[in-house]
Amino acid sequence: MDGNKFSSDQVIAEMLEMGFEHSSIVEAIKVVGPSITSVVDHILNGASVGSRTNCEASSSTSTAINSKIHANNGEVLKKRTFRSSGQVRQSRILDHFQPTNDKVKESKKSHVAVDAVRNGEEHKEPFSQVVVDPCVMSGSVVVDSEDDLDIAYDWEKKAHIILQKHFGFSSLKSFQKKALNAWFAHKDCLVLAATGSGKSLCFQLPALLTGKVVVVISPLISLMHDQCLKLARHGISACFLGSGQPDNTVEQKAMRGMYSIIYVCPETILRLIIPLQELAESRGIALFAIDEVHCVSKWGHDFRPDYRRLSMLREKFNTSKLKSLKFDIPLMALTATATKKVREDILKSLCLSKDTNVVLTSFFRSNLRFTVKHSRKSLASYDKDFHELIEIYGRKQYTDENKRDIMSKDSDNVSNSDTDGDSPYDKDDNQDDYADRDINVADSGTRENIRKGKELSVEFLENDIDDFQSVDDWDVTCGEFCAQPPPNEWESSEIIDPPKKPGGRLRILKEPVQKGPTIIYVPTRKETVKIANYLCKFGVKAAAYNAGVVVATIAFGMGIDKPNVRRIIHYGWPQSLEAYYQEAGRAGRDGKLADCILYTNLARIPSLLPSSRSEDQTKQAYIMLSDCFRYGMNTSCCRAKILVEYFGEDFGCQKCQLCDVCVDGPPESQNLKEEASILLQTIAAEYARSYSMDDPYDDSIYFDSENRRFGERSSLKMFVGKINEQSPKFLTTAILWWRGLARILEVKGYIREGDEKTHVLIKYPEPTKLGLEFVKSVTEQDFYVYPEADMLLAKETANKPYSSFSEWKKGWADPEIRRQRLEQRQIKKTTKFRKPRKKRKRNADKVQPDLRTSRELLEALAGARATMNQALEFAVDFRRIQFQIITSFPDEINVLHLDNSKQTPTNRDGGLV
Ligand SMILES: Nc1ncnc2c1ncn2[C@@H]1O[C@H](COP(=O)(O)OP(=O)(O)OP(=O)(O)O)[C@@H](O)[C@H]1O
Ligand SMILES: [Mg+2]
Repeated sequence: MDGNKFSSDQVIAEMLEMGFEHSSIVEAIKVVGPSITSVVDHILNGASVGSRTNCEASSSTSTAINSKIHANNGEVLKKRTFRSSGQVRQSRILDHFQPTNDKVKESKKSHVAVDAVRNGEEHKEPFSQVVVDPCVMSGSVVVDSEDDLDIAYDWEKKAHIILQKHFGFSSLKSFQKKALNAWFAHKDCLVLAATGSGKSLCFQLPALLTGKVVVVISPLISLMHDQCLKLARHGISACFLGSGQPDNTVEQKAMRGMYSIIYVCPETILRLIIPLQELAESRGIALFAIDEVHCVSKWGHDFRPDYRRLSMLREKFNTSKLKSLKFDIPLMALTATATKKVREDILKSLCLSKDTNVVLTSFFRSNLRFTVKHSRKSLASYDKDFHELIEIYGRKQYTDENKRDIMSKDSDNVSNSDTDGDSPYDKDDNQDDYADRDINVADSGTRENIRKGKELSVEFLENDIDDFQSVDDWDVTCGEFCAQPPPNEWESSEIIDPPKKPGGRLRILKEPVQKGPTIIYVPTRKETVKIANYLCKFGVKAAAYNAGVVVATIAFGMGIDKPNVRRIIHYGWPQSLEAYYQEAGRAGRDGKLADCILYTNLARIPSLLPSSRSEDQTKQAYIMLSDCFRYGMNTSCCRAKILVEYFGEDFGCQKCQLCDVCVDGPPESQNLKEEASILLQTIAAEYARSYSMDDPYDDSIYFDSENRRFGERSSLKMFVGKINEQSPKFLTTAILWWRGLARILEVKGYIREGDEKTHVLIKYPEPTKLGLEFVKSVTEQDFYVYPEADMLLAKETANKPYSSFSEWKKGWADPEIRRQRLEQRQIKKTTKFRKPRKKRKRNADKVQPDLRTSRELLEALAGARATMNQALEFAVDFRRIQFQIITSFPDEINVLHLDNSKQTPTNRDGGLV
């Protein structure tokens, strides 16, 4: 909008807002009329300027003005204009911090950095005189002269003033000081600090300290939007660029230096190298900040290939490329989630200089309470899992009566859509974690849910993975973020201090968190709608971003700084601990207690979300998933300790005193000498057999990889099958339990994966030297361990009448259990009217009923989409195959037929199974 269209009053209001003095504006209007452009021009070039603050102004209503208004307490503004070419030699960072002069000190009056940019034609180079606050701040800066010492001293003073004025903070955190010191010394810097610790300030302050532009590379539009909005509220002009930017004038304005901070996605910055070089030589670029820099690394989570190309920044913005520079423009890379390997990769991939400062702080978040809970993750388990949320957020009219009503309708829906009547197994157990999540649209209630869901977020309904590789994922409508005067009063947040001594935290161990927003992370967009609909039914405002509960995919969250999120719920396995900690880091940023709960099916091995990965990346992805799986299975170690040590921090013998493990304590340790020994012996014997060894404990052969006979590996499942055959004692011990034991043996170094492929869980165990030594000496020593979550679950469900598919499956091995079950089934069949059961398409249609030989059965299994490996595993003997068919493919019971009189399953030809 052109300034000429304003009335005098509007121009006065607008310019007061921009920081000009009333008298100067009125005077200028008298001369040039009510046009913002002309008035600013007149004041800056022809008349005295006064301003009340160091407010940075940017106005969408003024086409060519985004000036930093410079205060000199009524004194005439000292201006430095550009050379006519529009090019000046870029100043050093130190040039912005003139040594404190006594006169200024005495006057104790405010003199703030000045620069004004008009249309890119003229540029007022920053000028600063900083008022010295008598209080001395600590902190050391690398300086090379006495003058510089003063200057170093001054930057902290100035930072202090800006910090209070714009952000309302009383001091810089020590890691922020270190990062700023590095920048101040023109050094590259890698900042590794916990989520919510305040990394953004490290790159925002340089813009305010120098009056130059800071360019921030950020991976998500939602994040850029969030930060720009915040900066505008703090009185700092900022914009974001990229395909999500709806206003196509913003990019041009940004390249002319009209915003102090430019957020840009990596894809866009690579396109803007030349205009940015021009900007570096005109207004100046103080810093390139690469936020969420873990995206650079293939070994981290959220890898973004274009982040790797950011090495170009070092190449294009150095003194040899840009002659006006005295120093290379410093790079500052920041993240909260980088392992050692990722850090090394970042340093290398971005070509950060050799003397890069690495600023590392603790990853520990003392107010986050981590918990892992078992959930079947089916519609039927929502009630249990979301009970607390519904209690807190549900509307009052949802009385218990209503609730029961809804639940019974829901359970009808569930039984109609999710399970097969009274089938003893839960379909959920037979699904792939991420693949099979369809809502049965035939059911009217569910159809209604879907309809509502579409209203909520029609575009998110595809059942694909929201991997936010595209910057178009977010519809952000606000393009320009104009500086607004910082608020006068700042809410003081109650920060919980890290525990000085463990007892100090006992108070909050079991305390419920306060009411506040909740984010539920699920893997697919479709699930977001499904859960949001479920919660809405109970009067919980869910789904919309301003609602109490947000159900989101992982695209929501990285870096988002919402202070009062009280609960982060992960509903399903995260893909890595990095991702988990990053997402959990959205909670409790105000320092108050917050819950981070992971609900997941502990009986299931997580799978990787589909994504294009190289072989190496797939391997790495499995390693990360496996670490995450182990975090969930852990029952004895403080969860915060596992998380921070994952990032290479030594937590010593500290404990968070908040997580479920610290609060509930570990389970009773058990002497699993016998079980460990039998498993190891079975594995060792099998290996001896496959290597045709006389002595299974002759370990020389095991470690000769040349001699390894591929293709003859036995899986853990097969070993457990063998144990079941040999020791009836273990017949009722589920594979789930043995999986847990195998994991413990692997951690202890007794077994290792024999497959070249990486698996989440050891799949083809091989004994190690240590394992063989253990078997030899097991009679003498005990083997006390804490059973892990899956082992506890297996034991817990062992006493229940086949509550899960795996339990049901397990029970069939026992002739007595089998007899009882068949009897029960027969009674049910005769006493209860049942709707005809829908055949599950998956396998049933493909298996012929009259198969008799193992060969045919194998083919049928392969045809029935069982993998060939599965089929081969079953091929131990015919009897076993048939048994496996019953247990693994329950709907294929028609392969067999039942001899009712004997209550024993038989082959069609009457032979006993
Ligand atoms: N010096 C400070 N004193 C007090 N509070 C601060 C200070 N610096 C930053 N903060 C506060 O810390 C909060 C988190 O800041 P920020 O978003 O920069 O975190 P972050 O480290 O980038 O987190 P993430 O890794 O999740 O992106 C902000 O709300 C900010 O107000
Ligand atoms: Mg951040």
